[in-house]
Amino acid sequence: MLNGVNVYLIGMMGAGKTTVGRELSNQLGYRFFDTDTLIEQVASQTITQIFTDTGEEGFRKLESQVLSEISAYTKLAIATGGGIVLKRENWSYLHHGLIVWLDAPVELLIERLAQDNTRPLLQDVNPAEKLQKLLEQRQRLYAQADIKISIAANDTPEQLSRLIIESIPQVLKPKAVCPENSNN
Ligand SMILES: Nc1ncnc2c1ncn2[C@@H]1O[C@H](COP(=O)(O)OP(=O)(O)O)[C@@H](O)[C@H]1O
Ligand SMILES: O=C(O)C1=C[C@@H](OP(=O)(O)O)[C@@H](O)[C@H](O)C1
Ligand SMILES: [Mg+2]
Repeated sequence: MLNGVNVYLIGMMGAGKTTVGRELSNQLGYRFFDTDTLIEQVASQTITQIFTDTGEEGFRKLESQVLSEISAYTKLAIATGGGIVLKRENWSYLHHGLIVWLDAPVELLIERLAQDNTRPLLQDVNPAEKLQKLLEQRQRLYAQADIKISIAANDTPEQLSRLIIESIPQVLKPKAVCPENSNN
């Protein structure tokens, strides 16, 4: 159905991109990559150390580098970091594949990330307010995805992956009826 086209998961921190991406790759028979893990491997540092040493700017450079390299491959399910949508150049790589937005309510993100100290942007006096602000800044960017999946607290990664796969034909169809793709 996908002909090897990559699937990129985008959305806020805590939406489940890493968790769902891994399961989605199983269901699709794809390989799984997470841009944050690749960044840590390239830099031989944790995300937190990269932010400390080079700031968000240094991190974003590595993120774009990793994305550009990984986009050359096919048959991948890729969990991105929540801020990948911020750079225009990243969209040219994301659009090589199918882009899926995992859209979770801020309350659920807060709940999931309450005990987490691996997201430097949330090491703030008021993480809930920070998440809300980031969502407001990014929502219109996430909305440019091909598929939006609304997440509820009890949705399992297995259910969400099935939902993503079920949604794929609807976004592939318009391409199939483009005049240049038609046999008529
Ligand atoms: N569908 C889900 N059901 C239950 N817990 C989840 C689900 N998706 C993610 N989580 C949990 O929420 C936290 C954040 O998930 P993660 O996959 O790291 O999100 P992201 O990569 O979008 O930041 C993790 O502790 C993960 O186990
Ligand atoms: O939203 C963001 O700007 C970030 C999200 C993180 O990834 P997850 O979305 O997987 O948590 C990670 O890339 C980094 O801490 C920055
Ligand atoms: Mg992640």
